[in-house]
Amino acid sequence: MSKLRVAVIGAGGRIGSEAVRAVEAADDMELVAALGRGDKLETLTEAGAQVAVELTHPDSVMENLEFCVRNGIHGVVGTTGWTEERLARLNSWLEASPDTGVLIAPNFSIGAVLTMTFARQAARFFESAEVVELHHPNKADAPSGTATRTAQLIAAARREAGCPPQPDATTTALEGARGADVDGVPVHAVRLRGLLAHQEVLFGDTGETLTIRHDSLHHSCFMPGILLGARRVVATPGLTFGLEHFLDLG
Ligand SMILES: NC(=O)C1=CN([C@@H]2O[C@H](COP(=O)(O)OP(=O)(O)OC[C@H]3O[C@@H](n4cnc5c(N)ncnc54)[C@H](OP(=O)(O)O)[C@@H]3O)[C@@H](O)[C@H]2O)C=CC1
Ligand SMILES: O=C(O)C1=N[C@H](C(=O)O)C[C@H](O)C1
Repeated sequence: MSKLRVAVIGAGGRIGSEAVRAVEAADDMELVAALGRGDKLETLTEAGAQVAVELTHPDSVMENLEFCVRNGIHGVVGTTGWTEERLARLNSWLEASPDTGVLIAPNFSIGAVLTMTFARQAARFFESAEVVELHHPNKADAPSGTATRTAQLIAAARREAGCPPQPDATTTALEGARGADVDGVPVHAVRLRGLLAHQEVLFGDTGETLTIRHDSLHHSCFMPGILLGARRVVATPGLTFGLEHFLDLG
């Protein structure tokens, strides 16, 4: 059986360098290109890449994906910074290239995907919900893509269940003291040397709280999700948002 021809964009980065090693080690894949900043995107077509794993920066991801989709190269995207406007642009490129698939995964680790799933399940049972994400201080953006997605999922589940807005009578003397408001869910971002990627989802109601915590301790935790994404995206045209769509979560 022929091997899947995979390229990594952002190959010199924290997660990109780990992805290069993971693709090289996968029996069913061949690493055909490893691009860093300044490398020509045409390398991807010259190398015959079928899938590009995009792990760069929110400022770079759109140009890279536009090239990939226009050239029929499937995308597995971990880079953050997704807005409705960006997703609409990506969808317009995909409409013009209907056989091409792109997976955007706010988080490739199974623990983080389960955290989002559990948070969505719990959301309608508690009056209050807050998200705290904690990362290394070199992270590109805040709040994290995972925290934003978690808050959006909580808010959507609460809306669907007809829950009222959560109570908060606080008067803030200092802007930012209550975190960022993501669809009515406060999201707090901690940046601390020594950390990698962590998240707590806090739920509260009368007389009880529930805390869901996930810790990524090494970039290796993202690799099974990236490899699964590469295997599945080639047969999944259009946009898939979230690795959970490629997992059987029961
Ligand atoms: N979805 C997930 O599970 C995960 C997502 N991420 C996300 O992935 C992204 C990268 O994170 P991280 O590895 O920590 O960041 P790093 O800064 O360590 O790595 C990014 C790399 O991409 C390079 N780069 C930037 N622009 C381009 C470009 N146009 N073409 C090629 N290479 C480019 C950078 O080069 P230079 O150093 O020269 O700028 C750098 O080597 C972030 O958005 C992060 O949030 C991270 C971990 C998990
Ligand atoms: O930059 C990181 O490190 C991470 N970024 C992603 C995010 O913003 O959610 C995934 C994970 O948290 C690690």
